[in-house]
Amino acid sequence: MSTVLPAARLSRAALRAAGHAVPAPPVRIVHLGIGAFARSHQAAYTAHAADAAGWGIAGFTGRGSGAADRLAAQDGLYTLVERGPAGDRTEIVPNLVAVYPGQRTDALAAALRAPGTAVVTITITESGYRVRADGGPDTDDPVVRADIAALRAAGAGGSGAGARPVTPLARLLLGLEARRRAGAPPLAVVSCDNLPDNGGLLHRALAGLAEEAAPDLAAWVDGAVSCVSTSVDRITPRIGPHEVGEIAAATGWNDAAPVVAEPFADWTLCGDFPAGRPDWESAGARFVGDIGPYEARKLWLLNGAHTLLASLGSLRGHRTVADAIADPACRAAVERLWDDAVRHLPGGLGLPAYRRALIERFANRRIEHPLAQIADDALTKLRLRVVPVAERERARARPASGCVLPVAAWIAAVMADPAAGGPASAEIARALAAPSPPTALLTLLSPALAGDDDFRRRVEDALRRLPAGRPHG
Ligand SMILES: NC(=O)c1ccc[n+]([C@@H]2O[C@H](COP(=O)([O-])OP(=O)(O)OC[C@H]3O[C@@H](n4cnc5c(N)ncnc54)[C@H](O)[C@@H]3O)[C@@H](O)[C@H]2O)c1
Ligand SMILES: O=P(O)(O)OC[C@@H](O)[C@@H](O)[C@H](O)[C@H](O)CO
Repeated sequence: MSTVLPAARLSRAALRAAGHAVPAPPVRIVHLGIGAFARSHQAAYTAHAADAAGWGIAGFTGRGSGAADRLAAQDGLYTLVERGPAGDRTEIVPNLVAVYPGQRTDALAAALRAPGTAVVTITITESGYRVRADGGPDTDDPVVRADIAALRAAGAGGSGAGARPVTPLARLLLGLEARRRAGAPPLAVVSCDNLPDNGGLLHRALAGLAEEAAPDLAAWVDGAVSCVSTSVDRITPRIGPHEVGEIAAATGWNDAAPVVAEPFADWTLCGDFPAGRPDWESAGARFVGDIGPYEARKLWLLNGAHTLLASLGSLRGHRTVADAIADPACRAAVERLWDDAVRHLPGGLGLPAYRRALIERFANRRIEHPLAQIADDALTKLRLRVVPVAERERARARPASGCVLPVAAWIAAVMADPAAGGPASAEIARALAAPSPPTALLTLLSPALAGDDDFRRRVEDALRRLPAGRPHG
């Protein structure tokens, strides 16, 4: 009879006792929003860089403390499972060396004050930035107003010790103030969220918040913080207890916070790193002078298709991306959206191969990517991923036929389940109460498209042909 041994708890001491080398590099990178993606992507690129031994990461959650508690209990170590269509490849990533809940602004200030800290990376989701459409801080948001007051109080008190901002950018500013006071050198801040011009957006948001709170700091941020833009790509779904148990059984390590990602990874960066950075190129990253084409390719094709599948796939009864892309109607809708999008991308981006690879990535059934996980805040996502394509098509007097169904499916999904509105639920509720909810929702999405009679009529026609039921998920 064989005995099944319980998996050993993951820690640096246990790994060393088992004969594994576990370097703990000095902290030179701070990460805000240490979720699954930061660990499958930026931390993995750092761990695979030729100079990985010089670059440790201190991670902070964006909100809540669960992930920090789980990771701190295992010395920041975690298992990264690369889940390909035919099997798994696992590794334990050693470069995350300290993990804190986001509210530990004292630890954040200490990490940023340290002269060796050279880079801050950020993944706090689209809604974590709390900005208005023009990129400035959303001062209508009471949480943002309270954070501005906390930052002002920190300036008046001199040390910042008593200030308790709650949004990631206000916390970052508090840490940058500590760096300024310590006379530490300039550094780079890298947004790794799926947003167009994420470096520019971050710069506008930080500068705007600093202007409101502390003009001295605003001037310092302007000269000493280099906001780098990036396009990041690696499908990394959130996993549940079942997968956590399976991974422990397969590896023999009891890891409370493993990460599962597809084998594919891509990272394109544009900007300066005044205090240095890891040799990420040696791990496959690329540095470019113009991020625009890479960012549009990724956001319009991959994320645009995900946003389309989240609504159309759910309306058609599918649960995951792989289920939805196997449905010929969803697949055809994705291809039509891409046909429109690629007309507005420059040559030289390998678009036919990129499209073929995306279909294969979406079809990877071993990656369980629930549509419900990618459906949040679809209004913002459509505005950034589908509306720009539709408006460019219409400006060229083209029908934008591939953009009609993504818009109609979102309208149908919101009408079937108003709770799906996410952060924009108040605006969406007002649109749903209007005499013509579809027109009001289209206006919310894009006043220009709503005013385009031909496009609006085709959205209404498509809406009539869609399943009207409550989306699944
Ligand atoms: N998961 C992926 O496949 C993937 C791929 C490419 C890019 N991204 C980008 O990374 C982001 C994070 O992805 P993830 O899978 O790590 O998500 P996640 O849900 O694990 O969250 C990451 C971190 O963001 C924080 N956060 C979430 N919402 C916040 C809010 N409103 N305010 C402050 N903090 C908040 C969380 O506390 C967590 O620390 C995505 O939103 C996207 O922009 C993700
Ligand atoms: O919330 P979103 O739409 O920005 O992201 C959900 C997924 O589309 C996204 O995480 C992709 O898996 C990722 O962008 C792949 O690189």
